[in-house]
Amino acid sequence: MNELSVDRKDDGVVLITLNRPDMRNAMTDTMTAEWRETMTALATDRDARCLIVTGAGSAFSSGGDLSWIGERGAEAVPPLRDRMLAFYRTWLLITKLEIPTIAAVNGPAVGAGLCVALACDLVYAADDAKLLAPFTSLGLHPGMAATYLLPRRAPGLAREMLLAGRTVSGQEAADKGLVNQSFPKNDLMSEVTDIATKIARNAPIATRLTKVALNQDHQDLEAALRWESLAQPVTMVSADMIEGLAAHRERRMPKFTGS
Ligand SMILES: C/C=C/C(=O)SCCNC(=O)CCNC(=O)[C@H](O)C(C)(C)COP(=O)(O)OP(=O)(O)OC[C@H]1O[C@@H](n2cnc3c(N)ncnc32)[C@H](O)[C@@H]1OP(=O)(O)O
Repeated sequence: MNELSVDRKDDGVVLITLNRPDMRNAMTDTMTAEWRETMTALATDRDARCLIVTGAGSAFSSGGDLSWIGERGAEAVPPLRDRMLAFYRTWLLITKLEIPTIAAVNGPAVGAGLCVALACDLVYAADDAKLLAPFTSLGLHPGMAATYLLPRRAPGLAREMLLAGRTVSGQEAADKGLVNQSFPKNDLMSEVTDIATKIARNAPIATRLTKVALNQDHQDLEAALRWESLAQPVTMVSADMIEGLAAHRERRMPKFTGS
C-alpha cells in the first residue's frame, strides 16, 4: 500500500499507520481507497483480535486533504454531497468492525482525522497532541460525523471545539472525557500496545459480542437484559468458555481459539 501501512503481530493485534508524514497524514483519495480495502479485509478476518490506528511521523492526521477543495458553483453541491458521503462512510467503516479498535493519537488530530480517532472504541493520546476541529474557521460545515462523535464523548467541550474552534491538548482531552487517557508521547505506543495485547488475549467471541452490545446503546434495562440473555448463552456453549474456566481453576493463562 502507498499511504497506509498495515502490520500484524502474531497475537492478532493489527496496526494501521496513516503513512503520509510529509503532509501530516492528510486523507487523500488514495488513502481512502486503501482504507476501504483494509477495512473490508478486516471485517472477515477471524485471526484479527484488536486494531490500533496511528499516524506516521509527527501527526496523527491533519484531516481531509484540502488541496482539492477549490472554487465551484452551486451546481457542484449534488456531486460534492455524493463524494463527501462516500468519503465519510468509507472512513467510518471502522465503526462496523466487530473487533475492538484503538486510536493512538501521536500528534495533531485535525477535523476529519480527529473524527476517525474518535470513531474508535478506545482513544489514547500523547499528552501534548493537539486535537482540533477547525471546520467553521475554514468556512466549512463539520463533516465525518463530527457533530455526533465529539458531543457523544464530551458535549460541552464539543461545542467549544466546533463553534469556537478551540484546540485541546491530549491531556485536557483526557481530563474532559473526549479521549480515554493521555500518556507522555514516548510512552504512548507501548501503553497502547499493552492494552491491545490484553484485549487480544481475551476470548474473541465474548469480546466481539461485548463490543456489539456496547455499540447498541441499549435504550433501557430491559433491552440490555434481552440482548444479554441471548449473547451470554452463545458464549456458554463455546469451547473458549470451557478453556477460560479451566485456566481459572488451574491458575494459568487461557489459550483462546475463537471457537
Ligand atoms: C473535508 C475535510 C475537512 C477537514 O478535515 S477540515 C480540517 C482540515 N485540516 C486542517 O485544517 C489542518 C491543516 N494543517 C495544520 O493545521 C498543520 O499542518 C498541522 C497542525 C496538522 C501540523 O503542523 P506542522 O507540523 O507545522 O506541519 P505544516 O508545516 O503545517 O504541514 C506540513 C505539510 O503538510 C501540508 N498539509 C498539512 N495539512 C494538510 C491538509 N489537511 N491538506 C493538505 N495538505 C496539508 C502543509 O501544507 C505542508 O505542506 P508543504 O510542506 O508543501 O508546505
